[in-house]
Amino acid sequence: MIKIYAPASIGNVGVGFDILGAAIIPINGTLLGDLVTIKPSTQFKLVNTGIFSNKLPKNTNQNIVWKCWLKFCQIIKKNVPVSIILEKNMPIGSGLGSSACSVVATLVAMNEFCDKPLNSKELLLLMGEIEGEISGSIHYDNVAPSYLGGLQLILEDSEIISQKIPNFKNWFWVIAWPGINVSTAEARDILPKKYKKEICIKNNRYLAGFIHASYSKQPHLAARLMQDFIAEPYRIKILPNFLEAKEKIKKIGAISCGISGSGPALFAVADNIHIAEEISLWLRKNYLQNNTGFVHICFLDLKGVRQLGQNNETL
Ligand SMILES: Nc1ncnc2c1ncn2[C@@H]1O[C@H](COP(=O)(O)OP(=O)(O)OP(=O)(O)O)[C@@H](O)[C@H]1O
Ligand SMILES: N[C@@H](CCO)C(=O)O
Repeated sequence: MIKIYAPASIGNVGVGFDILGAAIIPINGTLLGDLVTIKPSTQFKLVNTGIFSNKLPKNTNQNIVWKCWLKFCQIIKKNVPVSIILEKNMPIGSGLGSSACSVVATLVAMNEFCDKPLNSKELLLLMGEIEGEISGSIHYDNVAPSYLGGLQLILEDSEIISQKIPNFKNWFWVIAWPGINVSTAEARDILPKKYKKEICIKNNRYLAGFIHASYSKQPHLAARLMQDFIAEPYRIKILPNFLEAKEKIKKIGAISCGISGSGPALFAVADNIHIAEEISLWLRKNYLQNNTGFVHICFLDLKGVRQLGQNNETL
């Protein structure tokens, strides 16, 4: 039996649309992500469990887990009959990389189960391809951090797809999912096809500055540069409470705040736990729209995907 956990992630950390993504884990150690368990079987079987399993497509052939299994078998040119349990803990269309969690956990579990026929680059390419089929275009900023951990800079170079960049150890990442869903494909569709030269230059300057500040250990500069000129100005119309919440969170003391992925989740960064707790409390009272919504104070999850034992301890 192989049991794999893939963590939730924030795609775009304010700055770095489709280029920066961060894996996260609640500071209390709760697992925030999907779990996939694979056992040998005589034919393919998929059982969905977990709090958000009722939101998955009813038809197995529409579950990403099935698509991952099929593609994996096609690539290794072998039919591998398995029984899969998907523990769907991440809400779909949340902005926290829910599909990426399922994709990463399934492909890593299949690869382990088959004694690693694919190397990490081949796996990551496949993860990006499957994410692209769901959201309309390939973007690695959820699958790469969920797979590799930490804050990932997507390079898509001929040799290297993504690399980890340094993070600030005293940063608390508060995430809030209001309990409603936004389709990633739709939130990508509303973005302009073309941007003005000045916006491209500004975006490049902020992204380059953020990477520089991360390497030269300047947290306040890094936080000031976490600004999104590509997606946020267009997505706020589908996230009516976001700007008001951002203003309030900044007043409480967040050093940065933005839309997580394509929303509706948001993230805020605080450099001390007391401010993080105050932000978390405010979000719980004011940003959640129903009792399925949640708020977590997180660290970056530096490990990424991992194998778990029977009792969910990391192996
Ligand atoms: N195992 C799965 N996990 C998540 N989505 C799935 C899964 N299987 C099928 N789907 C479908 O894939 C689509 C994913 O939509 P979308 O890209 O908006 O969600 P997401 O990746 O969960 O979003 P986000 O990155 O914002 O968390 C939905 O139509 C959903 O029903
Ligand atoms: N970079 C992607 C992340 C989606 O979760 C977007 O913002 O559309």
